[in-house]
Amino acid sequence: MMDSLDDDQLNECFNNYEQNLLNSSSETDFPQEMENNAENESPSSKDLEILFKKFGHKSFRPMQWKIINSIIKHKRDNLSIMATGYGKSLCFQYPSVYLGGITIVISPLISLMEDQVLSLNTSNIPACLLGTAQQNQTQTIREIFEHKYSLIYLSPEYSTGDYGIDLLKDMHKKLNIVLVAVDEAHCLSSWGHDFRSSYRKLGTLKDIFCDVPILAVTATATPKVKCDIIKVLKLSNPQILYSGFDRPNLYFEVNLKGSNIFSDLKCLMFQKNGQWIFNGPTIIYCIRRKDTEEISQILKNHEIDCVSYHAGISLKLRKEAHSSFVRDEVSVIVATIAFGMGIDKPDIRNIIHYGASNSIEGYYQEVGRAGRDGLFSKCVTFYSNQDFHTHDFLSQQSGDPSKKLTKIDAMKEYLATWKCRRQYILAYFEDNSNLDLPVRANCCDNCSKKLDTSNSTIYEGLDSLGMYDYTDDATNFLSAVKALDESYGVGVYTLFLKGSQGSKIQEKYKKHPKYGVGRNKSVDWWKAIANYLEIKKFLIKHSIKKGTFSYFTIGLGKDGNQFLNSDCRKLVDYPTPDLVKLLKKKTQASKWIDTESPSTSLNKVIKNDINVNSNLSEEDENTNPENVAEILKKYNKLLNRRRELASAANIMPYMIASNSVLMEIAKKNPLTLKHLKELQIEGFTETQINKFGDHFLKVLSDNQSSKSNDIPIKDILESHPIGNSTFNSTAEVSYSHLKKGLSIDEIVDSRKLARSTVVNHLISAMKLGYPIKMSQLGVSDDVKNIIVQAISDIGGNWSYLKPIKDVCPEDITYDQIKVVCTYLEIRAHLQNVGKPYIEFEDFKYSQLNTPLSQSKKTESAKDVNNDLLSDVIAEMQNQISKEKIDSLDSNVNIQDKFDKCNDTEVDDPPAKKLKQTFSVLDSPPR
Ligand SMILES: Nc1ncnc2c1ncn2[C@@H]1O[C@H](COP(=O)(O)OP(=O)(O)OP(=O)(O)O)[C@@H](O)[C@H]1O
Repeated sequence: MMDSLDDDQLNECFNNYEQNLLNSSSETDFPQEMENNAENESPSSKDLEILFKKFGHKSFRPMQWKIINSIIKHKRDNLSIMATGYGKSLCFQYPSVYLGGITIVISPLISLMEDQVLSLNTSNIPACLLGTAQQNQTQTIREIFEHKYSLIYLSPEYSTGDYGIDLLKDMHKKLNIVLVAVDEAHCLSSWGHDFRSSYRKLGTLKDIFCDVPILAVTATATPKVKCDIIKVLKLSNPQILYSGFDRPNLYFEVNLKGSNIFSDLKCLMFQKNGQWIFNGPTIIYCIRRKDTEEISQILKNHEIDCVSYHAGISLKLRKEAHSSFVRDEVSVIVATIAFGMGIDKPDIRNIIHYGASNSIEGYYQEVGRAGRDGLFSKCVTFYSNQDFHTHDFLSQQSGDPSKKLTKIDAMKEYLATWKCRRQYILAYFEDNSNLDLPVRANCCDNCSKKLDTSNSTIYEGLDSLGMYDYTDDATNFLSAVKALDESYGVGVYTLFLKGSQGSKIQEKYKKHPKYGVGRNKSVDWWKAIANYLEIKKFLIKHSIKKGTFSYFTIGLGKDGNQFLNSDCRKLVDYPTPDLVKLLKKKTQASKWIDTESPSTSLNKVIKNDINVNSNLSEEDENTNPENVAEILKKYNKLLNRRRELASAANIMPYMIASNSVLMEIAKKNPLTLKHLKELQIEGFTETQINKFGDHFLKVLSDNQSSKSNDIPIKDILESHPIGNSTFNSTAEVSYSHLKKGLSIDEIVDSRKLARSTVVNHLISAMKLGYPIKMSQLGVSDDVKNIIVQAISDIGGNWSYLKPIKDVCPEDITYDQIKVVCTYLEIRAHLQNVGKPYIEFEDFKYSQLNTPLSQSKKTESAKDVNNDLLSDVIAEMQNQISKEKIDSLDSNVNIQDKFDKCNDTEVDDPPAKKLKQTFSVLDSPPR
C-alpha cells in the first residue's frame, strides 16, 4: 500500500510552502502599472506564440507588453521602473528573439550576467558576455560578428572604455542591433543607492546607437533618480512606465530578538522526522560577520544545512557558498549584506533579518530577493535596540552621518510602527504619507493582529484602544534633556532621571526639580521612552567631532521643544515593541497588541495563506489528503532529479524548471512527452521540455511502478474490477486446488473436467487478481516469448486467438495463448484505470511493438474485453464437448451476444468484431 501519512505529517506538509505551490495556479497577480502613456495595442497570436515557445509564458504582464510593443513596433526609448521580480529581463530579451536581431545589455554585476547568459543558453537563446576580466574574448567577439548571439551582455566599464566604444561602433555598423538595455539604471545616479561611476558615462550609448531604442530598467527610482537616468542616457521622448513598488506576495513581520536565537528562528521552521527545516530556500541577514558565523553554527548544531557568507571570507569560499545556495545544495545562507545583488534565484521563501537594517532602501532591496517567482514568501526581522548602537557607530565613520542617521530613523520607525508595514514602505518610497491601504490577510504582522481578535493580550497601563499615554514620561525625559543642556546621550539622561549619585551627573544638575523623578521606572523603560521620542523626532541626534574622535549627543527636536512648551500637552500613542515588552500582561481580551509571541501571527498567516491562496474547490481531488501526500512525494522526487540534472549540466536548478513547473508536473502526472507538451505548463519552454522532459517523466513512471508494486494487484482489481470477470464456486474450487500446489493436470484429473475448463477457471481467478504465475498455467518463459513474438508479428493485436495461433508453432496451444492474452488484458485494464503495472509479473511487455496502446486506441477496453471473452468462448467451444458448455459460467450468455451481434449494423466496429468472433465459433479452427 502507499505510504500513508499521519495527521502530524500532513500538518507538516501543510505548513510547508509546497502547499502554497500546490494550491497556487502558475499565474500570479502583479500590480498594474501606475503611469501609462503607451499605445493600447494587444499582443498578436504570433507575439504570444513566440512568448510561449521561447520563454514559456502564456501572457505578458501588463507593463511588459507595453514596453516590448513600443520597442519592436515604434523603436521608442523607455524608462521602466518595475518592482523586483516583475519580469524586467523579458522586456529586453524578447525584442531580439522576436526581431531576429541583437540586444546589447549593460548590467552592473558579472555574476548576474553570467547567470542570465547561462539561463538563456539553456533555453536555446544564444547569449554571451563581455567584461574586462572575461576569458576567450577574441573568440566571443569573432562569434558576435558571425551573428551567433541574440543577446550580448557587457559591463559598464567595458562598454565605456576606449576598446569597448570602438567595438560597439563596429557592432552598430555591421550588425542588426535592435535594442540597447541598461539594467539597474539607478546605478548612474548619485541620488540612488549603489552609485557606479562608470554608469555615469553611459551617455555614449545614445551617441553610438542613435537610431536604436534604449531601454533603462530599475526597481527603485525616486523622481530625482528618474530625471538623472533620462538626462545621463539622453533618452529621447521616453515612454516612462512604473509598476509601483508593491510586492503583494511578500509578508512582513517584525519581532524583538528573544533570549535564544534558535527559538526565534524556530518560529519559521517546521519539524519533519525530528529534523527542523525552513520551508524553502532562506537567507538570514546579519549586521556583523561574527553573527553570521554564530548563527550558522547554531543551525549546524541542529543539523540544518547552511553556509555563511561575508566579506571576511576568501573570494573562493564566498563563490562556493553562493553557488551551493543557488544550486539548492544548501537551503540556508547566513550572510551580511555583502551577499547582495546578483542573486537571481526565484524561489527564495524567507528573508530573515537577524538584526535591524540601517535603511528602508537597503531592507527593501534585500527582501526583494524573496519570492521572485510570485509565490508567497516571508520577510521577518528580529531586532533589538542594541542593533542601532552598531549602526550609529558605523554611521559616524561614514562621510555623511546625518544622511545615514535619517535613514536609520526611518528604519526604527518601520520597526516600531503599529500600522501596516507594507503601507509604511510604499509610502516611504512613493513619498506619500497619505497612502492608506486596506487591512488584509497575509500582508504583515500588524494587519494579521488587527484581523485576528481571538488571541490577543491586553496590558496594564494601556487604554481600551491599546494605547499608552506617553505624556508624563515624555515630559520628564525631554525635561531631563533640557536640564542637562542637550549635551549627553540617552544613558546619562536616564541616570539623571533615576537620581544616580554617580559622578556622571554633575553636582549642579542634582538640584534640578526633575532629578530623580523617574527612579521608580527601570533603565530599560527610559531607553524605550527615548527610543519612542527619537522615532517621533522629539529627540534628535547631533554628530559631534573632536579631532579624530566623533560621537553623538541627543538634543531636543523642534517637535520636542514645542511639546515641552505647550500648556496643554498630550501624547497618546500605540506603544513601541520594546515598551510592550516591559508592560505587565493583564487579561485575555479582544485587543490586537501582543508582541511577546513572535511569529504566532506568522503561523496563522501560513495557515491563512493556504486557505486564501487556495484555488482548489472542495471537490478538487488535490484536496484529498492521500492525493496531497502523493503529489508532494512526486514533487520531492522531481526536485531531487532536477538537482541531479542541474549538477550534471553545471547550471542552476531553476534554469531547468521552476518549482511551480515541477509542482504542476506532479499534479498533472503526464505519462508521455506529448502529454507534457499538451499541458502547456506556464514557465516550461519547449526547449526545456525537449531537454529535460523525459527525465521528469521517468521520475513519474518510476514512482508509479514502485507505488503500483507496493499495492497487491488483488486490491486494485477489487476496487477496479475487470468488467467480464466472474468467479463462480466451481472456479473457486479449481483455484483452491492450485493454491494447494496441484498442477493443472492434477486438477483436471481430480475434478474430472476438461483441461480448458480448468484453465478458464484459473483465468477468472487471475482476473480477480489472485496471484497465479504463467508457469503454473503451463506457460514457460520460452512459450511466453514465442506467443509475445507472434502477437508482435501480427501487429500487436491480441484481441483474437486464432490469428495468433496461426503464426505460432503448432505445439503452442490455445490454452497457452489464452493465458498470455489474459495477462495482456489485465495489464490493459490496469492501464485504463490509471494503475499501470509497468513490470506486471515477470512479463517483458517491451518486446511487444505496441499491443496495448494499439488496442487501447482502436477500441475501448470494454470492447477488447468482450472480444477476448468471445475468443475464449470460441476456443472453449473448440475444445470441449457440447455438454460441457452448459457447465460454463451462466453469466456468459453466448446466445445473447450472438443475437445482439446479428441485430447490429456491420459497420459498427465493435459489433463487427463480435460478429467476426462468432464466425470463428461457427467454423472453429482445427
Ligand atoms: N510574462 C510572464 N509570465 C509569467 N512569468 C513571468 C513573466 N515574465 C517574467 N516572468 C517570471 O518572473 C520572474 C522574475 O523575472 P525577472 O528575473 O525578469 O525579474 P526582474 O524584474 O528582473 O527581477 P529582479 O529585479 O529581482 O532582478 C522569473 O521567474 C520569470 O520567469
